[in-house]
Amino acid sequence: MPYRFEDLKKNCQTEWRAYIEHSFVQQLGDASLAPEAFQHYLKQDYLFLIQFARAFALAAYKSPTLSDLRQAKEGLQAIMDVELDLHISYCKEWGISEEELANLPEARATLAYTRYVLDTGNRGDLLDLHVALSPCMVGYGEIANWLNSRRETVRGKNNPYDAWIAMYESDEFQDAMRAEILWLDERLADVSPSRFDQLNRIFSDATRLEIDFWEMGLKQSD
Ligand SMILES: Cc1ncc(C[n+]2csc(CCO)c2C)c(N)n1
Repeated sequence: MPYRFEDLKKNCQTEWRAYIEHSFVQQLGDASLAPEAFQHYLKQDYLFLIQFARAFALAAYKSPTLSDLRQAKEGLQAIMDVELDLHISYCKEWGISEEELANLPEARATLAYTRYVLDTGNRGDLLDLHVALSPCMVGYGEIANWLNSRRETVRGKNNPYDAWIAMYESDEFQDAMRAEILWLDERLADVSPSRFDQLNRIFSDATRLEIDFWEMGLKQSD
């Protein structure tokens, strides 16, 4: 049986559910999340996105074909033109300037996750890098869909975090998520069991680092 992206998820189901259904996510959905926790998360995510933009640039460098190169460029563009813009405007609402954002120290969870992905991409090939990026690429789209499926989720002006959900449920992000799964399904179909084990380790590590990122937000840890 050829491997698929779904198999990566299946092999670390407990961690994957703990990431998608984390209490940070639940509280963000039902509008009970402390604004300080969201602000801490958002500031760290700004720093995270700068490092992830570098990871997409690394994906471009490691791309053997024009279509791979285009996919890396689209990831980089989505970070620069969509995600970071929302972060900057949310922060502006709370009186946090771009200058302050640029000078923030990175929390340990931010350092660990971003440098793990960059190191995995540097050491490995484009498939290693894509697998390391996939919990981020697929997870946030899945989180938006999971939130929309819950009765507890509050949408509209009664939820201060509505714009966050709206961004990840948008066609742009949902299309990027599907494109990533398709890309991975094509590559995973050809890998050996031992190669798949290596990739599974990367996927599980990156998923655990996503959980730590939510924990960092909730506890406002540095
Ligand atoms: C900790 C953390 N994990 C995932 C994302 C979501 N995300 C980051 S880059 C990217 C693809 C291109 O925009 C997506 C979906 C985030 N913002 N913060």
